[in-house]
Amino acid sequence: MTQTARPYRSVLYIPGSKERALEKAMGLPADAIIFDLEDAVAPDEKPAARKLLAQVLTDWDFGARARIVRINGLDTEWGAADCNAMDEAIARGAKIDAVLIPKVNCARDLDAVAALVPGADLWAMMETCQGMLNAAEIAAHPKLKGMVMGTNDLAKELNSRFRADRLPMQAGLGLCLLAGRAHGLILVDGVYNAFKDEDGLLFECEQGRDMGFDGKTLIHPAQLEIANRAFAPSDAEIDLAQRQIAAFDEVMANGGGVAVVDGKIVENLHIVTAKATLAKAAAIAALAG
Ligand SMILES: CC(C)(COP(=O)(O)OP(=O)(O)OC[C@H]1O[C@@H](n2cnc3c(N)ncnc32)[C@H](O)[C@@H]1OP(=O)(O)O)[C@@H](O)C(=O)NCCC(=O)NCCSC(=O)C[C@H](O)C(=O)O
Ligand SMILES: [Mg+2]
Repeated sequence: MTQTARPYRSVLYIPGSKERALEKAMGLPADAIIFDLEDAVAPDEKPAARKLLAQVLTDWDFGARARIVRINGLDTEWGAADCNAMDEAIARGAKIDAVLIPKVNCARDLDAVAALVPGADLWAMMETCQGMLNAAEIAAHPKLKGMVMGTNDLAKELNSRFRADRLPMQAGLGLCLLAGRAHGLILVDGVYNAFKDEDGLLFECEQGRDMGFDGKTLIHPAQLEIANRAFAPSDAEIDLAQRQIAAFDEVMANGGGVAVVDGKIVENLHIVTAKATLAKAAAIAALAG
């Protein structure tokens, strides 16, 4: 599956130290997994978690789910060892789709990890004010394939309050969306901390989807179904896309350039979106098997 065809509706964090949760993940309907060595793992547990992940990613089968490893930053005592362990694991055949770097401030942060794990694609956590202001140069890095919003760290840096409309972080998220889309990256929204609040999660998923994100990072299996539904094309969207394509084809065959469907104009650019909707629906269906 190509990067663009692969859905990223649900991207589940799993602490690299929790073997039971790692086992469970092999049967969960997550489009992608972030195997975390950073904030979800206590300092004392980091060496054991690093070793466990290297083994799990070599020997266990996570099916079609994308496998992303979040390392500790290179400015910590664990970052270089995380990189070396993942580099060795890749050399031994571990399936790692990308290394996710926390608190990326500038493109040089990516160069440093690329030098230590040359065989991996990179993803960046966008969660510092400096990083978001440098989103354009970070997104242009040749090894970067995805950006993940770190809305907890961003709120901490901004000294902002958590609000349902996320107004205080719209500027930062918007900069990342602009930069990421300009460079064809996968863009995944931040986590919703109240993992038992389904209505709140759905609201935030729909907001992120409408802003342009491909999916949402999640912290608990109970959040998967809501994200998978919110970020998938609905039946009505699939039906509209099919009717737009049919109407536009007919107009084109008669020498025209603009169709009208449900009282709205349909031009070539809308057909690009319609085809993307159908391709996404097909990719999701393929994932379901
Ligand atoms: C939030 C949790 C601590 C809750 O854990 P727990 O109390 O164990 O939950 P449950 O008893 O409801 O668990 C039920 C079963 O589900 C499994 N489980 C739980 N969480 C996960 C998971 N994330 N992935 C896979 N499986 C999971 C349990 O093992 C139970 O299984 P079973 O034994 O079969 O019943 C916990 O969910 C958790 O630790 N979540 C992850 C937290 C995390 O990753 N945090 C870091 C990422 S957030 C972040 O850093 C964002 C960013 O950087 C920013 O700045 O915003
Ligand atoms: Mg963070």
